[in-house]
Amino acid sequence: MAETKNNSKVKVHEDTKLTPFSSNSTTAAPFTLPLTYFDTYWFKFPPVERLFLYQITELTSDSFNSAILPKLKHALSLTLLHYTPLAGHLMWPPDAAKPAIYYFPDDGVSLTVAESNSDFALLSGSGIRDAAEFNPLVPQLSISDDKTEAHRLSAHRLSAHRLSAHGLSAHGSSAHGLSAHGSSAHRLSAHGSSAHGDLRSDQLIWISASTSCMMFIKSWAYFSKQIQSSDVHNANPSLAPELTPCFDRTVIKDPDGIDMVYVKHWMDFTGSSDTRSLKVLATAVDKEGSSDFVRKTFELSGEDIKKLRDKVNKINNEAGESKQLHLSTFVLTCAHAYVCQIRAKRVEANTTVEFAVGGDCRGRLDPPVPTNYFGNCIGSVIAEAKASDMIRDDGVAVVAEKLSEMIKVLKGNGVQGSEDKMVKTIAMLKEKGHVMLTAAGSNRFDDYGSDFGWGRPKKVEIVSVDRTGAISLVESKDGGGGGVEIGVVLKKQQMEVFASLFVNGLEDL
Ligand SMILES: CC(C)(COP(=O)(O)OP(=O)(O)OC[C@H]1O[C@@H](n2cnc3c(N)ncnc32)[C@H](O)[C@@H]1OP(=O)(O)O)[C@@H](O)C(=O)NCCC(=O)NCCSC(=O)CC(=O)O
Repeated sequence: MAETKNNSKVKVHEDTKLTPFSSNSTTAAPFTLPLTYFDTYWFKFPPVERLFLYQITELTSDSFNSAILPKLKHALSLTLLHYTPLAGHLMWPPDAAKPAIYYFPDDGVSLTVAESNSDFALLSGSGIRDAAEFNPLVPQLSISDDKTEAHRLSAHRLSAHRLSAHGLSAHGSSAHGLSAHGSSAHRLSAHGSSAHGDLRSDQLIWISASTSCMMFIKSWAYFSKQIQSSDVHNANPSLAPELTPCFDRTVIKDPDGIDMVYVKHWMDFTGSSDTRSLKVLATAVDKEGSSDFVRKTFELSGEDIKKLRDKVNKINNEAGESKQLHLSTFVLTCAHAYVCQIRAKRVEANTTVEFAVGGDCRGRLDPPVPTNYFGNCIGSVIAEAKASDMIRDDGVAVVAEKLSEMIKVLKGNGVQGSEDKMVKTIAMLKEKGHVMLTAAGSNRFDDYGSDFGWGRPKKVEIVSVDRTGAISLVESKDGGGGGVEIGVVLKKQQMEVFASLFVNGLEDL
């Protein structure tokens, strides 16, 4: 039984490898999947880690072990049959110019089944929690200089209360270098029976550490739901067409060899000793630790978004600004949260603040890439503003205009790969003490729609923002209402200021 510094205990029951399902004992043939310029742009960045928490009624340890877990594993095997590259490894052989995904027969995804006494109610809430509370549940990819797991998963049984004998959690996964960087428009939410003291049901927690994997998670959920509700353990159902991934790398056109331009820039950046290392970049938090950081979830309702839109329009009208702005939910949410971040962190007025917006390029490339393309296909645009402009009374309008312009670039030719883009990215990474504002996830992924047969998750958390400093975006649990959940990690005192600014900024309209 391993104990964390937060006194959460994790007992690993099983560490197993799941291979793609085969009904006739044959394995998929070996193959290599090349990286595109989108992959070679992103492969050094830390993976995005998602955590899905489920509350399951009438679950016992026996029913988990005898029914749920075998079906979950079978569903995973079935999913891997369609997502075979995730069972492979990202490798950079000495004779290869760039890394690639390699799959060999018997490759599989690691699944750790464990029990944890982490407090389910605490983790699935929205209040202030130590950021480190989530660490024991996040599976760590095995990453060496020349070989990296493509994916890792684990399942934990959790307590309803820290002292409860019950609880179940399943966590884990990491797609490295291959991830689909979020699919176009899926997401989900739900809350379990009760968050009060007499919780009797057990919970399943699921962590997904991946930049991509909403499409993969949805596929796993799709099979799991079918299998959980049937007695046919060996059923081999087909996958819904919209979830069936396309791995055809030729759809990403790269006549100028931008893939290798990016690789060369990364090699120059990482220095002489480990130019070909697959290890991801360490963030400031990786280096300094996250012990004094806390996490909290904020929410903007559809009504709040409308108020923010009216506020920005009013400011612009009063300033005689006639520009047509793109005041979407995404823009207004980020603008409001970024202003609160800069103020809460007391960023000095003369600091240059950088913004990065990532956009799904599949529908924006010419010719467009299929919507079921699985792999990185995120283009990013970087812009900057002075902190002094952001902390003005009209700061939210300043940031909204900035983001609006960036999205217009993204919708124009900003989706194409270019050396200039990489040069800017590297320059930004080299800059000391810079402030970078960005958002992980999306308010259009329907994360809360991931139903494995136990209903919608009680909570979805993008855990990795504790390392990157990004805010996280997830569509609100109730769906439909146009609301957004915003995950924020800050030092405790900064969080208190952020919380007050967040609320006051809405009231002050
Ligand atoms: C560039 C963007 C962020 C810009 O978003 P915006 O919302 O501002 O702009 P948009 O053109 O997409 O949408 C504008 C309006 O169109 C409508 N609209 C768009 N998409 C819709 C959908 N799926 N369902 C319903 N309405 C939709 C809405 O009315 C919306 O306004 P309104 O919202 O007001 O109703 C986005 O287009 C995009 O590419 N999103 C995907 C970003 C992404 O992949 N992020 C992941 C980063 S990687 C990462 O973090 C890893 C991971 O997640 O695993």
